[in-house]
Amino acid sequence: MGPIITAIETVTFEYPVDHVAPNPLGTGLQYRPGARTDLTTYAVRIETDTGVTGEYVGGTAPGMAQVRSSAGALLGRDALERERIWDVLKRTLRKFDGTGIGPIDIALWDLAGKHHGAPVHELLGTYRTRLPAYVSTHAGGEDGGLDTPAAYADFAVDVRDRGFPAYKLHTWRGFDEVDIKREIETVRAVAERVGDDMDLMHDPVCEYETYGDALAVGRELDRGGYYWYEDPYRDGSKSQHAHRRLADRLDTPLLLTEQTRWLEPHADAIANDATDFVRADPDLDGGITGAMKIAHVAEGFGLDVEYHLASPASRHCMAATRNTNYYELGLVAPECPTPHSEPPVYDTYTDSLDAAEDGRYPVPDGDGLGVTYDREYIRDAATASTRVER
Ligand SMILES: O=C([O-])C(=O)C[C@H](O)[C@@H](O)C(=O)[O-]
Repeated sequence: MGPIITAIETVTFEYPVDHVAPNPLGTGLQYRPGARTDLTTYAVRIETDTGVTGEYVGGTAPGMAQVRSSAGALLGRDALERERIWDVLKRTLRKFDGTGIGPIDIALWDLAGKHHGAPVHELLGTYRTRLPAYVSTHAGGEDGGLDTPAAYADFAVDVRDRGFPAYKLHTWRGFDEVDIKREIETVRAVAERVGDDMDLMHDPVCEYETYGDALAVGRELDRGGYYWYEDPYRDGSKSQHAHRRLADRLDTPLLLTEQTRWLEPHADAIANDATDFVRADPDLDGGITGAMKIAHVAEGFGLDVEYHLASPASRHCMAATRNTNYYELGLVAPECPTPHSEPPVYDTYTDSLDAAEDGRYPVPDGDGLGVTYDREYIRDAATASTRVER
């Protein structure tokens, strides 16, 4: 019998980020020098009868609503029975997107590491301890920053000179018609400047209006020798049929499944040849348990999994996975070297561009996730909190 869960606490808190502004659709941010935006994030803490705790910072608003509605059912449960808890939550949340499983599962892995006196990657089974990274840009702006093909190429040169082995573009978003000519010019400008030196990826974040646009940009990616083409167009990366057709016509491998929730739909996308690389996100895909299940499904099909965005959980998953290539250092831009998703609450941990050694990041080696949080900051910046206890 492991430690028994006695309380679950959630805190919603805010932090400011410089040089970014909401993009015109409000989905994510774009680099805008001089701007300042307040972002909201969440902290989850699970307490047990032995005094060992598990903590997690991150998550989405729907996910936190699910955490809060599930918390009571977890009181009195053995905190080491992650697989059983995962399965119960999957069943309970089956009508929703399941993004509440991630924060609970990641906090439970942190707790298990502290209980056993080992880092999470060691509990999973370590494969590597240094993670080669790609720099993943913010969306383009119109008024400074990443606002032209040349600006993207200049940043790529900077990233290459810092020693990063790979670079991914997020280009423009908005209500207006997409400027496909500018998209093509941008992927071409970057390939011309650094294509011989780095792996390049392109992620339009489902922005292109038509299959034809997706194909046109894809053909330029083929010319530039891009490493992958991610979430190209407005089907929202939902159509397995369309992406199989796209893959038939392009040389550049596709990366889908970032907008796919749950394990089984990931497996279906692979089995239906809708993607080459497989996305998994510990936060959104059922925690470290869920992301590792997706990694192993991909492994069984002989494919690679690529973990979404930078976080302590992504680092531990990647450290324990053979069939993966790059850690996603994003979203960043000139003047904002730290991902906007990183609140200033970590003790020594950071995903800043400046913290990379030769384009690589270490996996934290302390117990659990190996990070400690500034609880005072979280308390002072809190806008809401809940606590359920036995
Ligand atoms: O692969 C990625 O880095 C992304 O897709 C980042 C995007 O900003 C994503 O968060 C989104 O869809 O808004």
